[in-house]
Amino acid sequence: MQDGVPITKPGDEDRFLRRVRPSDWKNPVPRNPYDIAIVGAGPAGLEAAEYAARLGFSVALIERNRLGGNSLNAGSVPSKAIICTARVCSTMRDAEAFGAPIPSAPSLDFDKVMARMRRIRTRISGYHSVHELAEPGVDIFFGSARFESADTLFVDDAPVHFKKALIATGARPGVPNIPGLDQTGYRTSATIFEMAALPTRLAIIGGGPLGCEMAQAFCGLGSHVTIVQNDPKFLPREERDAAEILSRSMARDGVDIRLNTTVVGARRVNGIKILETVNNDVKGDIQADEILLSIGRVPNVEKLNLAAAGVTFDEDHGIKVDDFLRSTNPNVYAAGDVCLALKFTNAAQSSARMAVRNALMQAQQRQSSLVIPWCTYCDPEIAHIGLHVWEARQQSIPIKSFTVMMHDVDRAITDGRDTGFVKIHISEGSDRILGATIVSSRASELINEMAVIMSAGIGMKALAEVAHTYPAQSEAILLAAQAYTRNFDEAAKRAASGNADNGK
Ligand SMILES: Cc1cc2nc3c(=O)[nH]c(=O)nc-3n(C[C@H](O)[C@H](O)[C@H](O)COP(=O)(O)OP(=O)(O)OC[C@H]3O[C@@H](n4cnc5c(N)ncnc54)[C@H](O)[C@@H]3O)c2cc1C
Ligand SMILES: NC(=O)c1ccc[n+]([C@@H]2O[C@H](COP(=O)([O-])OP(=O)(O)OC[C@H]3O[C@@H](n4cnc5c(N)ncnc54)[C@H](O)[C@@H]3O)[C@@H](O)[C@H]2O)c1
Repeated sequence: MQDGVPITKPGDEDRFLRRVRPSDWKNPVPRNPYDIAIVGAGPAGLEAAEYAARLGFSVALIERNRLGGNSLNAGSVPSKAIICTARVCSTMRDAEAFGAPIPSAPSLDFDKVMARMRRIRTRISGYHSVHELAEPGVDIFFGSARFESADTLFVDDAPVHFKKALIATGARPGVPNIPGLDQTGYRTSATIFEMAALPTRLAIIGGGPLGCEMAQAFCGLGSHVTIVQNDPKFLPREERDAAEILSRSMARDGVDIRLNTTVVGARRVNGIKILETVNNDVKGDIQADEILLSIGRVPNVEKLNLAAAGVTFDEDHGIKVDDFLRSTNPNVYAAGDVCLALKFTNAAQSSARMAVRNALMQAQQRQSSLVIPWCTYCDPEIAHIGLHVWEARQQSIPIKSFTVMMHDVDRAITDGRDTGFVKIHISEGSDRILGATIVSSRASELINEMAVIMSAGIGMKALAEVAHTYPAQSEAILLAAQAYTRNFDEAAKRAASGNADNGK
């Protein structure tokens, strides 16, 4: 096991493993020195390798486990496949409200749910397989990489010399120091997708994106879920009203919510796992068959012998990089979870392309210029891009928000999916968009409209004139822009009538 992911699996996963870690793989003889050596083949490493190779550079890609990294093997892909099944279950349960009652309560075949998830993983693995990478000429080395010097890595015993290197070793689940947890046993994102049976009772520690997504998904599949969060609200990175909608939605689904609660111990009694909790000095117990830890991720930096390359790092925050993604060794760059605060697949990919351009093409692109949208795939989905109100205040940027409630959007009403809002933040005194939060079904898609708008520098006035399909959830974005123009027109009218009054 590496990064908590088993390396082999019998039978039906053969095709998957042939793509992401063939058992008979022989590492190539190194074509030293490489223009770029990339450590880690998750979204960041794969993106960098394919991009650099297609530009004509010689590339060595080193992976100690499977191609695809966390995202494909134990992250975005398996979690979204499970969430999709949970939504089907929830839709069936709600069917009566749509005038289509189903004859009996839906049943669940957990083996088939997991088999579907594995089939999806196999299908998606085809896009970044060893064969796909061979086509543009990437040399793939399977094995653990460690630095020997400022321009040399070792993969097991083979030296790989490089002109530039990119560290893209990602992160792994953090494990808190809770007395007794080792004895009860627990799962993390690395092992939850290997479960053989649906747990009757699932206790989740941590209410960030991972904890919230899994709480609602397993509740939808039929587990009794309790979620413990040591903060007064879920998703601390999101705006309060967004997190509150999520709390209400999880409570309605039947998730047992323990906010502001700390797990102080764990024990096992008659095979049952028990979490000992404290909330405002009141002690409590939570009984479970499985425990999921989702308290954040820690960067993979420790086995790389970074000191030999002159690369400075921090065990909590990862590789220290400047705004150009360059480490303290000017020939070594980093991208993705190993160095970024925003730990998302799209951030890993965008930072990797930027690092390649900076390292190999003398570009001077700044990571602070990246505009990364993200989404937590709960029901409703919670998506964000750009500045939050509190960040604008911290930076002394005057900000004004325009909000449209989804219950005022026709498509949300017809679909019975009218919980949530679209909130667009603009720079006060102009129509420049600084950020947006969207809480709705398919917010993950709506936020991408905001990403295009912000990247193209389109302001609220122009946006208000863009025809959208009717009816559509994205009409909420149009309505927010039209609210801005109404506001603007009224202010102009008031100013004009003030001038006229003054002229009397
Ligand atoms: C359950 C879950 C769900 C998620 N869902 C989403 C989502 O919906 N959307 C989203 O945008 N993000 C999501 N994420 C986050 C996303 O998975 C990560 O941000 C992304 O995988 C980071 O990519 P990366 O390439 O930086 O690192 P990783 O994917 O972690 O890849 C790093 C690779 O480096 C390898 N490696 C490490 N050390 C060495 C070494 N010494 N030598 C060789 N190889 C090494 C590892 O084996 C690994 O393959 C989710 C995460 C989790 C846990
Ligand atoms: N949809 C997505 O994009 C998605 C989904 C899942 C995970 N991820 C990524 O994976 C990473 C890991 O996700 P995560 O949710 O584990 O991490 P996180 O750091 O985002 O959230 C962890 C949560 O756990 C809480 N917490 C920490 N210690 C605790 C303790 N001892 N007891 C109770 N609560 C505790 C924190 O308050 C926080 O809310 C994140 O960086 C996230 O970006 C992304």
